[in-house]
Amino acid sequence: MQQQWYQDTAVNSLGQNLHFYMETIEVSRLTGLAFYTAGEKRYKGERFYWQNREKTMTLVGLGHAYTIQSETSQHRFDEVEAKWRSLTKNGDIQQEQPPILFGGFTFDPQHQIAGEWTGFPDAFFALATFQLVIQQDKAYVNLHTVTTEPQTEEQLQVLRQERDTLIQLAQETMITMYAKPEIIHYFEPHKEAYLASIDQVTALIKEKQADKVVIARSLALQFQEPVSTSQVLAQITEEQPESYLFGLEHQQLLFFGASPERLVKVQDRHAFSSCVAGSIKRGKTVAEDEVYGQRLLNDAKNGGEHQYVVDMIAQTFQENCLDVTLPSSPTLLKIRDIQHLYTPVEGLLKEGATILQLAKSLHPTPALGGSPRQAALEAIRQYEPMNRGLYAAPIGWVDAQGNGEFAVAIRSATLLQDKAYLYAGGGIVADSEAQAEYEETLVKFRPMLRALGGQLHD
Ligand SMILES: C=C(O[C@@H]1C=C(C(=O)O)C=C[C@H]1O)C(=O)O
Ligand SMILES: [Mg+2]
Repeated sequence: MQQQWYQDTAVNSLGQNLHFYMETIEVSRLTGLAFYTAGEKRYKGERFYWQNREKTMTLVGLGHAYTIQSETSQHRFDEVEAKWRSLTKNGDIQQEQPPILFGGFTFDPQHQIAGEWTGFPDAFFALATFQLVIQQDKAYVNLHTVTTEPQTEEQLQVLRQERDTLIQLAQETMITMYAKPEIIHYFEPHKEAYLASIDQVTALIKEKQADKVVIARSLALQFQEPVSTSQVLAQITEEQPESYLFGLEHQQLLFFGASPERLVKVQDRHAFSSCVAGSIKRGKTVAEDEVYGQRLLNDAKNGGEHQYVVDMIAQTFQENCLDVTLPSSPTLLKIRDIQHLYTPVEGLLKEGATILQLAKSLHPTPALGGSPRQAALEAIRQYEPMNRGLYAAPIGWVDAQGNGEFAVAIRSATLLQDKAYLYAGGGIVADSEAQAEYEETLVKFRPMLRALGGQLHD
């Protein structure tokens, strides 16, 4: 086993000295889910799980060595970035397995409707005590501590033992698929308000108060018994191989999902984003699927929804990047239940640009907010009868060297013991129709509903 360590001090917002210690070992035969599950007893409520779309990176965190929560919702992206840079010496930790900060920003800090998100911070990020990274068939576990007093050798020894126990437990764990949770009650809160809001928003768009507004709704489930968070993550891992997979625990809550949409990725100063907007269902046969795909590519209403996103992301990349590349027309992004119009965008970060600054400028794109941004956000606050929390918001990671990736947290749900809330929305433009939008949300609920033991018929 390879050992690497690093230690240094930083100063926190209270002016206290922080001692940062980390070490890395390489391990064998581990899956992300088994490691996550090994933390069930001691770290429940303080875990996270992530896999990128390509499944070339798995990241799991157990326990909180350090958390960053926003204190000023207006400057939350800057605040998270400043605290992380201060802890990691402005990206100067040249470790092969750098410490990683994982978490998310809520969709809209001004959204205050009470519900499952009450008490959740506008930004919530954690550096795990035990961080597993699986990349290129190799698995590494980092141990991190951030403390006001330096760790003694005895304290570190205790943590090393704890780490080795978790690894051993994970290596012995087989994730078995239990029966899916039993749903005893299924309801669509505010269904009428949602349908009415589509008409209100299209009217507002016809009056030229906005061009596009994304309106979402939720679906609530009540289960017979509390549902295991490992189990739902195992389900989405099994069922949604073409998506980003994520799970973030915060106290009793697990926010999880399988999203096809990248907000931003940075690797060695190369930046990537994707425009994903405009939707149609999958066909039952290859031929039918192609007919739907062609219909989507040629549909003016969906093309309009998509173009607002392309224009805005392209402009943000022009401002922050050099050598921006952008295809001239969308292709199809096909995932299990749905197909979307898709345009990837790339560029090279300009001096001073960072992943968190790019995330700050991009969020919310017109794929989840609308266009123009402020008018759309006001319409959402006025017409949408729920608090989005992390739904439709940036979720992901940044490391100590400025690399990272954020997905847009759609196709997502909150699990709160024996209850779940699923979220889905759609881009409303002048010619949107309430019933068609309602049906589009039913298709978008499917991945989370299936993972939670429910089914919808078409
Ligand atoms: C709002 C959602 O998805 C977004 C809206 C889309 C649309 O309206 O066509 C397509 C992809 C996403 O950008 C969602 O899944 O909840
Ligand atoms: Mg749509």
